[in-house]
Amino acid sequence: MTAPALRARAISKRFGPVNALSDVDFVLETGEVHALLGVNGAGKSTFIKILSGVYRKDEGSIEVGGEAIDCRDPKEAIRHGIATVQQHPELVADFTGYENIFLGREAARSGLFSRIERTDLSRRANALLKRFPVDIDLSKTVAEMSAVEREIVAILQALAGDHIRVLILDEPTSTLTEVEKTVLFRLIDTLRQAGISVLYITHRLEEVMEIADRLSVFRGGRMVASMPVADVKAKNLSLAELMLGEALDHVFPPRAEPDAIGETVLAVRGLTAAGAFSNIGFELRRGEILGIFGLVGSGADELAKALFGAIPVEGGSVVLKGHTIAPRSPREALKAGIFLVPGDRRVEGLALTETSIFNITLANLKRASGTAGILKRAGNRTASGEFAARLALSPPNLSMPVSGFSGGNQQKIVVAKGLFAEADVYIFVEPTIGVDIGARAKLYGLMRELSGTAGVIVLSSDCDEAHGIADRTFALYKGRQIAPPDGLQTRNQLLMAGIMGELHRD
Ligand SMILES: Nc1ncnc2c1ncn2[C@@H]1O[C@H](COP(=O)(O)OP(=O)(O)OP(=O)(O)O)[C@@H](O)[C@H]1O
Repeated sequence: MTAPALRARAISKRFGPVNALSDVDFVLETGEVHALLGVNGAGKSTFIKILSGVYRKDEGSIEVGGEAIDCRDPKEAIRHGIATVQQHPELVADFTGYENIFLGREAARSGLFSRIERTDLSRRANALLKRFPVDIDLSKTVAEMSAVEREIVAILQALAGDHIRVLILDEPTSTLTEVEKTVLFRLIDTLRQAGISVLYITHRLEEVMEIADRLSVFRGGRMVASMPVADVKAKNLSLAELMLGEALDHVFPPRAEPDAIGETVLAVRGLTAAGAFSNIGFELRRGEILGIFGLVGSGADELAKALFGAIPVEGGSVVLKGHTIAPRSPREALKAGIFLVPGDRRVEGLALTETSIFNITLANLKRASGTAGILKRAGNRTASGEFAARLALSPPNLSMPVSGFSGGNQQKIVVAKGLFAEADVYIFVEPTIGVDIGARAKLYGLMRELSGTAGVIVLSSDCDEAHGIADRTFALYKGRQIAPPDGLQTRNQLLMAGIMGELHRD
């Protein structure tokens, strides 16, 4: 019998008091696509970081093609044929796809490559594309590329060493649209056929069924299941239940009862921001959740920012609780009672080196401060502790810097920050990227709770999310609002509106 592409035995890893991984056994066969699943903090990232040489394991052994390895850094892992594409690959925006693939980040940044090297690039790229055919124009700069093109460049960069046999992808689809995802899956299929083993982390359970051959589930740092995807289908198993260790009754909370809907809190008329969106109008009432479905580039992100005063508008009006406001800055918007939970927590949402308490209370300094402006530490600890418990923050350690939390738990902290703000209008942008299904159900429940005293807007490029959480919906398509007069539509109508820009009736 031939040895598997990769085998890990009894891997353990601790971070201080946290057992991030305990006694993990794992097998990755040659040419298989293997999905790693688990709730936030289950240990998936730690495991792939050990395989790729970022972290050292405390115990256990790893073999590649039957040969024991012990990598001290990522370069050594690459030498043994294990390459990793991070969730947010660092590419050089001003350089072409070719340059990014072959020159390495440092060389590309310094621009130190000769004409001969440049000519050589296309020859080598063509050889690479012959091995792994994919439709992409590598002469474009990364800045000109779409999200999926950037992902493809990062994958080709990882595969540029000829001997790579294991490719690790960390949530490769989290920022891709449905159409882009299909393009990526085609490339993954090509890799599988070329005998490359692909190990990838995802929170999108439906795509596991679509692309993976096998899946493994982490729970609390242990590997609790590993099986062919065909078995999940044949036995009708629930992946959510495997991950959570308990049944999940529903992901989305019930819709609002008609008598729970109150007065209009926000009225938007003819809102226009050049190049982003035009003539947007809607009313948001207390007690309801408005879902806005928009793909990347639809203007949804800009609309959220404009309502929050983070980007200027050219025309239209925003009326909050009967008063016309024109928030020119997030500070003004916050003061008026609008709170934004941004999509990209790394850039906009969190002070990563600060503790989670600091981050949660940041949004409402008035509430967090005593009369003399001194932070009420004990009170804040209690209130933010309560939110952390409601969101099942893991570990529930409020004094830990945010950077020590797993990605999904960082997202929960952003939301807890919003909950502390006591606003009249909450705007959530892509609220559950990287968040596991159990925590997602909790977040949706909290949004519904928030709508008890406020109006809530959820902007998402995931049609199921925008439709599932909302009482009313509309789509944004290339900056235009695509909305039926009554705001009621089925999931498929919303999908067509957001993807094609057309209104359909079933
Ligand atoms: N550098 C670190 N320092 C301290 N604790 C850490 C560190 N990295 C991970 N942990 C802890 O180890 C556990 C496993 O985290 P890990 O990032 O592997 O989870 P994950 O399954 O990848 O989660 P997510 O889906 O949210 O990314 C968590 O409790 C996390 O807080």
